[in-house]
Amino acid sequence: MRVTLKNITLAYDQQPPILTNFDCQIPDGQLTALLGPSGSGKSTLLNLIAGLLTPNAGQIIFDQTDVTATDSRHRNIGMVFQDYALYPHLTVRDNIGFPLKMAHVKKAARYQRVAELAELVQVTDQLSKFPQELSGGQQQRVAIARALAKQPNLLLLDEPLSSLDATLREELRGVIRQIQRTTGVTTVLVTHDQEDALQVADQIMVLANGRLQQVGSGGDLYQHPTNLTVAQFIGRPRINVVPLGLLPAEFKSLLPTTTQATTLGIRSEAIRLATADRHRLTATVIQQIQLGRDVQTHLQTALGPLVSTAIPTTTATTLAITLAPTGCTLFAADGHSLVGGDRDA
Ligand SMILES: Nc1ncnc2c1ncn2[C@@H]1O[C@H](COP(=O)(O)OP(=O)(O)OP(=O)(O)O)[C@@H](O)[C@H]1O
Repeated sequence: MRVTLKNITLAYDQQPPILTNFDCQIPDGQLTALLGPSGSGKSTLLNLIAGLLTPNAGQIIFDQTDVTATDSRHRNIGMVFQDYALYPHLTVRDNIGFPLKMAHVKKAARYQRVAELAELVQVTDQLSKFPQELSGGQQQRVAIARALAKQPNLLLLDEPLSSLDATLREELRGVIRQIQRTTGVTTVLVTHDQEDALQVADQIMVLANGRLQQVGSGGDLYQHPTNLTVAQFIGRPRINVVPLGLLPAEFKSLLPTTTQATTLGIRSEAIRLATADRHRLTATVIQQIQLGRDVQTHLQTALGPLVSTAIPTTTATTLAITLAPTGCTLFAADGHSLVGGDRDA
């Protein structure tokens, strides 16, 4: 099911609006991640889609049907929150089957469906247990199965991975991806963690300051950020940002000519050891940090502090570095991105 938000304005009580004239479209049958910093309005948006909040203005449309005034219970949505919210006195079997019981589905049919869902989320061997006997990741699987029990047209996941440790988080990302692929249910995942979004989503919507900053694949957002906000939010380590005025003239010749540019964004992998006589910049090595496979090198330069992930481990205290234009993006004073470089130094 396709979800369209048209011209939505939402304010809490008498406060300034969180969303103003907000438009977006969530494509049918895909997994869309709503990614943004804390307070950017992600949960607000999800609650509007779920019908838990009513907009002050605008329309919410499911396929061709305007559901703005439709009660949440009649929107055929499955929802999962950060805190599993399972019923502690019910077994896993009865938790998953609870929505079906409420819908007066007969026991045999109910247990059949529970068995299918348990298999889908891989908790078949846990059906007789109570929630407190499960790990956080298992509880979240049960919550997802319960949300899918009534075959919703839309699955809304609000930070479902936030309470999990790194290993379980990684595991559940895979489960969510696989469930969505298997069922084909249109899914919206709210997260503030780009790793979640990058690993799980078909498309990512970046929300910041109540605005949809950019919609695209992880690759699009990383390589072609629409503005500095997206460029700084996507990618670890953060993109290096330097005033263009500090860049030596010979480097400027490597970049596209534009008079509007005021700021240069340089991805960490674009800061490399210089091998040629030209396009060299002296850098003092502040520290090198081994992060698994990668080495992060913190440098001090005439451009200011820079972080590189393309410099091998070294004992040198001073290096000659260069910039690969492919990892550089120019930004205008208002933050919008201009063209990126396309030639290597
Ligand atoms: N019930 C409420 N009453 C008043 N203001 C609220 C309410 N809920 C959220 N807000 C405000 O709306 C803004 C957006 O909140 P929202 O929870 O949608 O953001 P978020 O991106 O989901 O953040 P987080 O990742 O921290 O959950 C915040 O400034 C928040 O303080």
